[in-house]
Amino acid sequence: MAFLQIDHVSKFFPNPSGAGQVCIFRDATIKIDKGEFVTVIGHSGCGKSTLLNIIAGLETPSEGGVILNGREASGPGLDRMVVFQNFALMPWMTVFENIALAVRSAYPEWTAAQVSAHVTRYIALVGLKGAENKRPAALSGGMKQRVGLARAFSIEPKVLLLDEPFAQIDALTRGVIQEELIQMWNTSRNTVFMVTHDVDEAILLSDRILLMTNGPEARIAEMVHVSIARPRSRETVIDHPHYYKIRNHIIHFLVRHAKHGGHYGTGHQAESGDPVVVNFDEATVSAG
Ligand SMILES: Nc1ncnc2c1ncn2[C@@H]1O[C@H](COP(=O)(O)OP(=O)(O)OP(=O)(O)O)[C@@H](O)[C@H]1O
Repeated sequence: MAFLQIDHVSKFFPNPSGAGQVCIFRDATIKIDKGEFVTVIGHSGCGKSTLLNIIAGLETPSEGGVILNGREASGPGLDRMVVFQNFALMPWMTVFENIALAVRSAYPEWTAAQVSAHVTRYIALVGLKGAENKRPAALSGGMKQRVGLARAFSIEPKVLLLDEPFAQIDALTRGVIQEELIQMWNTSRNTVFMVTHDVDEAILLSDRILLMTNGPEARIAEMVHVSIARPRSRETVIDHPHYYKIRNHIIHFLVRHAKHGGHYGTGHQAESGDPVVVNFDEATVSAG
């Protein structure tokens, strides 16, 4: 059994017109192995954040369920930690205190010295040494998100859920923090599920990229394997022979759906609704 299984999950919300319900996405089924980094891309409104919130236990699925390590995961828990794009830091607490609060709740049996050593290690990993005693108001967006990432990684959750964590950060800083994220992930090998709109970011970070059709009634139509060896950096990724193939494939998918809306028009999708597997390494495109 997969470490994290999203099992035939559909989500309906009340129709804004007041008449009945609208299906946001249908029958999302994904199996994620321990330590995998999986990203989801799709046009605005297809339900990416809703799916992430269902995994986090912040939303309930209308149909189907989420199984983590053999158990149904319903409701939030410290085994699944979310990093939001708006940082969600405690404004009255310092950098150190924001991270220490999370560490203390995850490891209540630890001494103050253990908590302090752990927090200090993660502050160093995200390059915030020297900023320990600053409050969020005194930090740039990039620094705030470094705190958010350090806080999430420091509690070593079973699953890290990243909802467009770099959306509010300028492009240059984003590149630096993406590389810090890679370093933390290389050390921890957490299982990560990330929502992004940034194709290059997805290729740099992911083992697999899920492509969603447009909502309503969105589907996970394709699962693209990123067949680029790790460790990766931005330089090695763009020089890799598969990089442009993967990038073009994803961009063509997104352009097709921008033009034609929610219906998946290539004829590839399997009868069962399973996503099409796209793997340039083996030069295969197959359903299942
Ligand atoms: N609590 C809610 N009640 C009603 N409708 C909702 C609720 N949350 C989300 N929706 C609707 O569900 C759809 C999917 O929203 P969601 O935020 O998951 O999309 P998304 O793909 O993450 O979009 P974006 O890329 O713009 O962040 C949208 O049409 C949104 O308006």
